[in-house]
Amino acid sequence: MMFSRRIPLHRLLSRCAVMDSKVLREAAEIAQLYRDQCRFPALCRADVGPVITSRYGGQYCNVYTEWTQRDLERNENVKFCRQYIVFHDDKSVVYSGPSGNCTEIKGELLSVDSPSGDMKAVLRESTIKGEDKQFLEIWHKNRKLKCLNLTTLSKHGKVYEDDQFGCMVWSHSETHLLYVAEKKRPKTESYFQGPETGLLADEEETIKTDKKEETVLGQQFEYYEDWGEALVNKSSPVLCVLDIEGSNITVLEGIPANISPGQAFWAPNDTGLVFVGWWHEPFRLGLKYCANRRSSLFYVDLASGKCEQLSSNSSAVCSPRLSPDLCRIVYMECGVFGPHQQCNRLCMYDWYTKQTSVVVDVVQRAREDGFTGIYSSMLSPRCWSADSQRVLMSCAQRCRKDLLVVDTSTGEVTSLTSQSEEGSWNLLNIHRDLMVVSCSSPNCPPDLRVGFLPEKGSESKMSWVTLEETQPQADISWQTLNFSPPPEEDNSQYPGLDFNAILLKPKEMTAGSKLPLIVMPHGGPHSVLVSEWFLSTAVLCKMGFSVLLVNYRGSLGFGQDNILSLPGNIGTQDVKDVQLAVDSVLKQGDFDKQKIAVVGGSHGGFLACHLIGQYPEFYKACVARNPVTNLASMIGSTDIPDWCMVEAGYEYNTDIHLEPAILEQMLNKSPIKHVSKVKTPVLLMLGEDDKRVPSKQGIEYYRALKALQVPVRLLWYPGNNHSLSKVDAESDGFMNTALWIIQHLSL
Ligand SMILES: CC(=O)N[C@@H](C)C(=O)N[C@@H](C)C(=O)O
Repeated sequence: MMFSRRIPLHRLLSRCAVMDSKVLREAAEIAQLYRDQCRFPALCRADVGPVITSRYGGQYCNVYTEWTQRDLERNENVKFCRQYIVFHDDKSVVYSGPSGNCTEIKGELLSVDSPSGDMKAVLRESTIKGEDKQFLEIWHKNRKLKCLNLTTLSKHGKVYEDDQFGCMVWSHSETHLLYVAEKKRPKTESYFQGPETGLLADEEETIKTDKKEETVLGQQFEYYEDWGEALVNKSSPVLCVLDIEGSNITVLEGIPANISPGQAFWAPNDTGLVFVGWWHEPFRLGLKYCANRRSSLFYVDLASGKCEQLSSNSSAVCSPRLSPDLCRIVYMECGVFGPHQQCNRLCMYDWYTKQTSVVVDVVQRAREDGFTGIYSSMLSPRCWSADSQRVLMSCAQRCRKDLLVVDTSTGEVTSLTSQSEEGSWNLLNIHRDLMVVSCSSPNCPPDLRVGFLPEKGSESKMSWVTLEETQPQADISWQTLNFSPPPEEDNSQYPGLDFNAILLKPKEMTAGSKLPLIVMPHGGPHSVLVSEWFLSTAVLCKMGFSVLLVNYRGSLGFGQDNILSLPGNIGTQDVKDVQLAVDSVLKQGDFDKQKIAVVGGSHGGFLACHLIGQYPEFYKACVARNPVTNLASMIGSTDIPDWCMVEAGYEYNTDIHLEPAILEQMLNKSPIKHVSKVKTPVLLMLGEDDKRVPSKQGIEYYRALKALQVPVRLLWYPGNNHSLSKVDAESDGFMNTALWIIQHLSL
């Protein structure tokens, strides 16, 4: 007999039904769910056009939006635009609606309307006879006024289209266009395979004279440093100005040779250019996710060619934004080296008095009103109120992204959204006090809204008009949980810090059933998971999993002390915080303690590997994407060696000499140190082109697990970098994660 006689069969079956949670297991059904959820697009840009007054005195403007969406069939992220018309009076939206349907955008790398809205500039990439070419187009009314083949003109290398350096900006006069491109490199040939080979002496002479200036010999294999992860082949940016009338491109001179310029714009009256300059001597380090690179604000005068430094010599700056009255520039500033992302200072430079002031300083601990400091990595393209008095930004405040208004004369910070029930808010743009924002939460994909910035003092009266509704996912519930470490886990240097986590659960739970739990600590480690829409967590939750997103101490959004508490303590403080969050959640009683998995990427992968090493019986499945597994071996190969030093508890200098004791400490803080205790089956996902956490980190761990005969599988994604975000890699990664967890949690 198969079943014990003491429990009747019908009772046993019904008990199994009660104990078993319902998790979707069929690959085809999971893929269908993923496909369905992929249909929610994300907003990536919004522009507000000039205000037009109609014949009848009504005012309206056009809101242009760009969205991205995964197209699984075409295996690409598609970008499309949609426009809306917004009728308004001085302070409220009267009527709004879409004007037309969505249009897919192909080949556009950058585009920008002129300030008056009369013209548009587009940087387009097109493949002609198998070769990639870049074109700069100027559009006016219903026609393309100009099209310059930048590749053939060969004044510079490829134009930068990234967030770090890239920009395309009209002059105030609308006669010139400014952008950033790679510096032109000399044409080079081998000493042996040039056109001279096999020619008669006099023919050779002719060719040599013709080509003397253009071609250098023996430099084909020259190494050009780049700016690391996601900025490969970006080495020496130059500022370029197109004179639209004359179709003439000038590559600006006068910028110090040890500085790489980017994020540029026109100074008041078009007298020159303001830009962020990053020091690149003695060598370049990775910039992505690293706001702590020495940089300053500069001004280059177009008439004299003189370059002036406008901000501190020993800080890191980003996102300079000129006020509408063209008098002041706000920008964010933080320390050099140290944690890769920190609490920012909001600074302001007065163009006429040349005075700099700190509008909002670094916040060490949350203030009484709850403000925890500024953590935005980038300000929106426009961020000033119409009267040039207030600055707006979206910013993590603990695990929620709020819209904050900063009064530049008093430094007072007010939240426009802290009273709302919803999740997180993103400021896309603001023009003449009309804000374009997007709101989402773990159970609600992003929507699109507009609203006028209320008068100072009336911020609580903020009202929004939705331009694009979304579809809330009623089957997902979520909550925020706060944790205070017990005394023995308090940080003696930074005592009394707390942290939090976001818990997602399927709303419909069968009575008495226990949920499987997936624990997800974020990467960085100085980053934060806010209460916004994530495709993967939503799908996992819809499948029947509960998901715990942990913002351990060291995360952004909780004050600078919280960030500073982690370097030197990685592998212990962060690991214990995650485990504390998991243990606390398990006390709720809704979860099956035998069905817990851990998933993480990068530093989140570091934590996943640590957790399975330090709590060997606890986690039944582990998925690690590009994990840091050994800091001592990573330091020589990553684009951010400073990260390895700082997180291991040391100061970084570019001329640092590694001592055995430093390497020992790095090893001791690494997951590889605990690998011999691992029992949990591990799925590794590695990007072949990862410059941040090179794939050898994962391979080192893979070999160790293989030798220990711990079940391990490695997925290798060619053409992918640290983010593993190409559509096929991301979707394959999701499916394999889900199936690995289902298999090893015996669901
Ligand atoms: C600064 C940085 O990139 N650190 C990595 C080790 C990391 O964890 N990256 C995070 C931001 C990621 O999620 O990729």
